Amino acid sequence: MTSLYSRELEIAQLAVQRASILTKRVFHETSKGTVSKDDASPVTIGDFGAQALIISALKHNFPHDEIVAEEEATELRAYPPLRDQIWELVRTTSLDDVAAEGLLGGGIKDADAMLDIIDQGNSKGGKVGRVWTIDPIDGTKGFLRGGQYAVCLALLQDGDVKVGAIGCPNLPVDDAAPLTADIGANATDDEGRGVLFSAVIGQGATSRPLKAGALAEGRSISMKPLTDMSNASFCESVEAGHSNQSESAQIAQKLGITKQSVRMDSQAKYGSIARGAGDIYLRLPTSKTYQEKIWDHAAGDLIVREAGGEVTDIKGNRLNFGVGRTLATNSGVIAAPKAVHSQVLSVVQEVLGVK
Ligand SMILES: Nc1ncnc2c1ncn2[C@@H]1O[C@H](COP(=O)(O)OS(=O)(=O)O)[C@@H](OP(=O)(O)O)[C@H]1O
Ligand SMILES: [Mg+2]
Ligand SMILES: [Mg+2]
Ligand SMILES: [Mg+2]
Repeated sequence: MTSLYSRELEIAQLAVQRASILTKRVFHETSKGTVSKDDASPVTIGDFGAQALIISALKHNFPHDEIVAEEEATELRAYPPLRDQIWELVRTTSLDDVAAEGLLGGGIKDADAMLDIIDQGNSKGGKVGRVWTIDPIDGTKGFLRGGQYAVCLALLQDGDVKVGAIGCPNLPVDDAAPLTADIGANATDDEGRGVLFSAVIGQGATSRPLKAGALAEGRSISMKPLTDMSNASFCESVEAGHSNQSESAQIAQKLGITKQSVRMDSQAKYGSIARGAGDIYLRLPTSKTYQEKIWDHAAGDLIVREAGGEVTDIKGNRLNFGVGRTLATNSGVIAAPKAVHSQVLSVVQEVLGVK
């Protein structure tokens, strides 16, 4: 018997693997082609190329599903050399397993078709029907630094996350490796790095080595039982503009956490706590007006909950993915093992003055 969402899970994981290959090629082979977006955040040829490959795979398999993706092709239409550079990468990136590549529908027809495909990620989202959400490179700043980043994909059905996949090319493949954002001395050598996290609602969370072809064997992951707060490790954003780091330090102190926070870009934070390498992920609002994007959290939210964690905002509400492209009704993120989540939440609320 096939389990619920098994086909969606397989396609999602393979699509993330293929897009991850492209991002690694961008890192190793090109000058990365950084463009600044309206909000001054960077986007690279890797973000556009990865998004094109993922949407192409989704449209081949699930043509009627909606897609909410981070990037759009306007700048590429205005600047053909950039379009051509991305097309060259997209055209020449495939899984090295013929059957797996066939499941994704193979390549894209031409550069113009690629632009149209990128723009198919423009759904408004919402709480009705099947909606995929894509962050082709999460932690673009980490990617540019040679640090952590993630290729993220999730399926929402009527606003609830049902399937999630996160590829982390620079995290240790070993689930038992210590929590660190460092990628070691030799950043050009992928040895020992690259992990693919995934989950399906009600079926638990899994990690497997991130491969260039067929899927590797998965292993079940779960959060570490946290009995002593003084041993807890917590992760937060690298950028002080993405999460308030002075408030998180006060919260850690009040909780009795003695270890320094681990600052790590991207949804690699969710994956790291889900496999028990870390314990707690705090994302504390830095502005009253910023709305978190659904593609920054959907896959991670499910993977952590399926690994035995609880994920809420700072008010204690579950993240609501059914209100559009942003988490407009939420503020910040607190992800922790179920047994200690309420303790963490109450200290967060005390320090932030949340009623
Ligand atoms: N002001 C503000 N507050 C909160 N979040 C913001 C903000 N501005 C941007 N972003 C989003 O942060 C995403 C990266 O989050 P990270 O946790 O990886 O941040 S960090 O790179 O570790 O600093 C990043 O995702 P990517 O653009 O995919 O890298 C953004 O969507
Ligand atoms: Mg971005
Ligand atoms: Mg992101
Ligand atoms: Mg991104």
